[in-house]
Amino acid sequence: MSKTIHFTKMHGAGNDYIYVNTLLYSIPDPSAASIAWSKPHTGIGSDGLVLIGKPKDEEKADYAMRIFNADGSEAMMCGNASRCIAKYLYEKGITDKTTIRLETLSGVKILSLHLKAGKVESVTVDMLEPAFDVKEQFTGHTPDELNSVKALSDHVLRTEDGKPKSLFVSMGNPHYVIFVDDVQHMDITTLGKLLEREKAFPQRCNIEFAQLVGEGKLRTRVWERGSGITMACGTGACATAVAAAKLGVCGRHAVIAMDGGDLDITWSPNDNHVYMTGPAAFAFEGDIELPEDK
Ligand SMILES: N[C@@H](CCC[C@H](N)C(=O)O)C(=O)O
Repeated sequence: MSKTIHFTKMHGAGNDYIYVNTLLYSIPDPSAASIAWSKPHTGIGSDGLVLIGKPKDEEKADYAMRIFNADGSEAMMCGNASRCIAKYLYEKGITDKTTIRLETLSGVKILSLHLKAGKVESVTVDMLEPAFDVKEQFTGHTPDELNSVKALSDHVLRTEDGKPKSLFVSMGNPHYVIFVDDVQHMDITTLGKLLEREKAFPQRCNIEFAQLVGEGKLRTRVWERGSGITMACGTGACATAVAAAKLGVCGRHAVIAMDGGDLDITWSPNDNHVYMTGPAAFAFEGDIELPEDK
């Protein structure tokens, strides 16, 4: 296969990734490609790399997604990328389905496309169930590591009256959501950097800082594992809405207002699944060489 790769740059609420159709172009070392191409000056510039491909289980899924952060680490799930993949597949004429089953490292996610004048205006993703059980999520770690994750997930941060104001939530990938009084003026770079690598998180962690700004509306800023500050995080928005419902900050439906736009999240009481609805957009396309082998 060619060493020149055709890519599409897309974003979901400003969370931007480079998308490659691996049915046409193979990427032998996606981690190296993500590091090289995500760089703003010498690469394309992005929050990471997303590969669209064939699912391992073709009975259960139509397509598969792999997602690499800008530092080359592979993640189990990406909410914003799953919506972009729906738009990519439909608007490039690869599928005419308006319900797509997407295989990810954290299960098959159902994408429901909402069309307007033949274009994908928004997408709802069934993000499956959130998880809170530390043992379930951190296999292969020492009891000490598990205890320290447990301590943090047991709400180390508390308000003055002792109520918890932070929660560890897994949406297929790990999130630590902290409710704050003034999210706009916080130094989320310093805190995010520290918390991402806090020893309580053996797999590192995505960190969300959230503030209730209206009924069912949470202004949220994100420090993503492996990419730093991003304009939005789909799994992070889901984790924030779930944490807010669990801690009584708001009900089971919330609008998460991120730097790059709003995501609408419902944590269904019927099936315990989290449903995320939001936009997806094309930015530009191009061709790039694979990075040299080191
Ligand atoms: N931006 C994404 C999440 C990408 C992966 C994350 N940084 C991780 O390492 O888990 C989203 O929209 O969910």
